Amino acid sequence: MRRGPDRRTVNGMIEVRQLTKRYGATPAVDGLTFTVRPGSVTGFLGPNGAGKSTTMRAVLGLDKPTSGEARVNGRSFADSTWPLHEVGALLDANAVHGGRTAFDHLYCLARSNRIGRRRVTAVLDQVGLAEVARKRVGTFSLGMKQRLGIAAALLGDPGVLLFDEPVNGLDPDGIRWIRGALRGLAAEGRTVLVSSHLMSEMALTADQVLIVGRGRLLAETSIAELTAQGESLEDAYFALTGSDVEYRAAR
Ligand SMILES: Nc1ncnc2c1ncn2[C@@H]1O[C@H](COP(=O)(O)OP(=O)(O)OP(=O)(O)O)[C@@H](O)[C@H]1O
Repeated sequence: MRRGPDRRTVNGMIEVRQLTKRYGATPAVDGLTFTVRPGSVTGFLGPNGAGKSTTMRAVLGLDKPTSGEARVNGRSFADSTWPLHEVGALLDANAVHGGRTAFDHLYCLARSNRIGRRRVTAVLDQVGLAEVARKRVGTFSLGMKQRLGIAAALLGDPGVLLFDEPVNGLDPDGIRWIRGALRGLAAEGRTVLVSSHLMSEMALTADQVLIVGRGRLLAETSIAELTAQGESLEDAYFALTGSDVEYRAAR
């Protein structure tokens, strides 16, 4: 296996500067600036349509910004020679080829970054899928697909990890497992950015939070600071996002 980037020469930071992404006239992301640092879990929160997924796609080089920039380890991730070794991402757990086995799905990804079979076996073991490694992904439950997506993100042992709503649709056991996995990755000194709509879960998982509304930054702070006045994370979230919700039912 060829080695990825030297950990000592990368800063592990996600830096978003004046990022704007428009689809037609409407900005999905509107002049967003923030920094995500290593060693903690950063929750990325905001109402539906606030621009979280668009921002993550821009960080991963999957969406070209209209203006501004997103950098990982000090440069555009689209220029990375070692994508899986630098950044691991889970954007959509269902975006897998159902006819492939779990092992083959991961091995296809691994080969593109010159990662060997032994590492594929190790990450399957790490996420608890060793016993179903030879089963077709099409037979997997959502929880198993989320675990597989996390295994894919971990393949290259990256220092930076992005997870877009990884606990959506999971049972309590799966939610607890993901919480432990994210906290463990941050404790190893990695940078972990995770979007979620579950405030109670984020209060347990994240150390830092970024809150966005209508593509703009509403808060960049720690959970401890946000809840220092005795408010819950959910109360603080509603106070910040109150006027930025795109759709609301009539009362
Ligand atoms: N490919 C696209 N074409 C047109 N509009 C888009 C596209 N992708 C996103 N948008 C729009 O950009 C805005 C931000 O969407 P985005 O998916 O980034 O928000 P989000 O915060 O991730 O939302 P959710 O919490 O619902 O997943 C929304 O108004 C959405 O409709």
